[in-house]
Amino acid sequence: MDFRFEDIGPAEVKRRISAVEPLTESVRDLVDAVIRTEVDDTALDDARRQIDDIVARLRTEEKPGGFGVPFTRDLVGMPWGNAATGVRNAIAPPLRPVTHAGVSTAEVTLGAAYEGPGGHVHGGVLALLLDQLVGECASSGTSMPHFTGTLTVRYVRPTKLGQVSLRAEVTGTQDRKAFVSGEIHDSEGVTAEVEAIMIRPKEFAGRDEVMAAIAEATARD
Ligand SMILES: CCCCCCCC/C=C\CCCCCCCC(=O)SCCNC(=O)CCNC(=O)[C@H](O)C(C)(C)COP(=O)(O)OP(=O)(O)OC[C@H]1O[C@@H](n2cnc3c(N)ncnc32)[C@H](O)[C@@H]1OP(=O)(O)O
Repeated sequence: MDFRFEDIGPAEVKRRISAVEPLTESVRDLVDAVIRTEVDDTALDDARRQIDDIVARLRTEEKPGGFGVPFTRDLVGMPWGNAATGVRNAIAPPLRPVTHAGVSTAEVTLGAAYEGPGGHVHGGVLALLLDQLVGECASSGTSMPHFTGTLTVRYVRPTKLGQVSLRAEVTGTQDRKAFVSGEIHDSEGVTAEVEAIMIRPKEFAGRDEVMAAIAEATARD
């Protein structure tokens, strides 16, 4: 796994986020509008033309591949393309987990773009959000970055589109493994439960200091 560093501090991170995040929000709104619009075919075609124009302008300068996860000089990660949390990713709902005393929580609104069964959230989207949350929980809660080894989701009942809350907690550790339990609930109670085995990859061994600093910066962020 490659580490890429950028010699920037918090003010520059803030500036970059505030420059791009409104665009991400507009694109998120666009995705929702395309799903729900009832305008006629001519209006749809006109919209497509204008959007193709904008895409061509954005592509005049672009990175190859994904955005990656560059780190600042203070070891704050910038996972801005992340599918669940990315500030540049309109597909991300976005999830904004907060970890305090080993417990990670988040609230998120899942609209039309996250539909599976009619009026309800797609199970894969719930798994995505839980995967991210248990990842951040294991990493911040144990002060070491962990990857998901096994993720088991039990869908208790359908989750209505709308606002949901997520919670995860490290329940134990064993060598390089951390065990995390969590859940998603809506206003009527729990809709999905998760059990995860999170693993600190062998390849991180011997880099404990930098890994701990990354986990600490992630928790603080
Ligand atoms: C630029 C670098 C940045 C890094 C730092 C970032 C820090 C930021 C902080 C916080 C951000 C949090 C971001 C969360 C993101 C969301 C979470 C994800 O989506 S993660 C992606 C999905 N997951 C994968 O892609 C894993 C793919 N699999 C692997 O990489 C390996 O298989 C891995 C690491 C899971 C295990 O590989 P081994 O070589 O280290 O482990 P072995 O030595 O074989 O096993 C160790 C122990 O673990 C068990 N184990 C191995 N694999 C297991 C598995 N899949 N499930 C359960 N147990 C497993 C084994 O049985 C063994 O247990 P026994 O010691 O014998 O008791």
